[in-house]
Amino acid sequence: MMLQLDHIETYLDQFHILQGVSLSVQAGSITVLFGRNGAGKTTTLRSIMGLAPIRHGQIRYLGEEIGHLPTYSIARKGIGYVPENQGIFHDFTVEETFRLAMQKNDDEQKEKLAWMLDLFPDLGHYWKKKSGHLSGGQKQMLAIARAYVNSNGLLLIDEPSKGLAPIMVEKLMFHIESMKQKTTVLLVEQNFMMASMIGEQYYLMDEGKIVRGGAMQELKDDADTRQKYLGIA
Ligand SMILES: Nc1ncnc2c1ncn2[C@@H]1O[C@H](COP(=O)(O)OP(=O)(O)OP(=O)(O)O)[C@@H](O)[C@H]1O
Repeated sequence: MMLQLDHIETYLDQFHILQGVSLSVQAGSITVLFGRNGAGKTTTLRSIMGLAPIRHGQIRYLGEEIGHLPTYSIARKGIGYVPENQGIFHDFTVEETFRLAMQKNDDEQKEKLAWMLDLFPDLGHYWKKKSGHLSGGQKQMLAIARAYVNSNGLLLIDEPSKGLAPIMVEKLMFHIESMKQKTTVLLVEQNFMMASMIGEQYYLMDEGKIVRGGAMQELKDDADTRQKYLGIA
């Protein structure tokens, strides 16, 4: 397993938010984390990144325990994180965003950037444009591409479809699916229709716990579970 969470417990202030979350992500796959608002999906990603430190449990990345490392060490191990708000600097152009992100700027990173520009041609078209002036979908692509050039294996992406028009969501999901050739993705997504088309594995969270997990097809076939935890038939 590329990433393995074993019974992690995370508190935010005095609140016990993650109550024994276990999940695993296989290399070269897309795993989707579903759950209604407030279920703990973002806190799970933040816990993996060390931004919401875990109090108990273990997080292993490529067999190595990373659960108590600081965020910069976790990022340096090659885990890329695309937060819900994208974390983009609006005054920077697309070019400047990559220049800042690609600290190594070695052949490997250059190759990764070339692949991203191939996958997201809009970024090349708007190379000199300020990030703040990009559309919502373009900003999302920029955030994903920036995380990708610095990661070496695993990308955590938090609700990339949020606020996007349906056609844009479709395009973005298609792009994320293409990324599977070269990376592994743990995706938090509320859009079941779209995410279930690209993800092979899923986990379903409710009230800080994983309540279901397995092959995506099982959730596709299980309208009762979807209704119960996601409110969709
Ligand atoms: N700083 C905080 N202090 C206390 N509780 C918090 C804090 N941040 C989030 N929470 C609570 O933790 C729970 C999990 O939040 P989280 O953002 O992980 O959920 P989520 O599944 O990502 O939700 P959404 O789909 O709405 O983004 C929620 O009940 C939320 O109110």
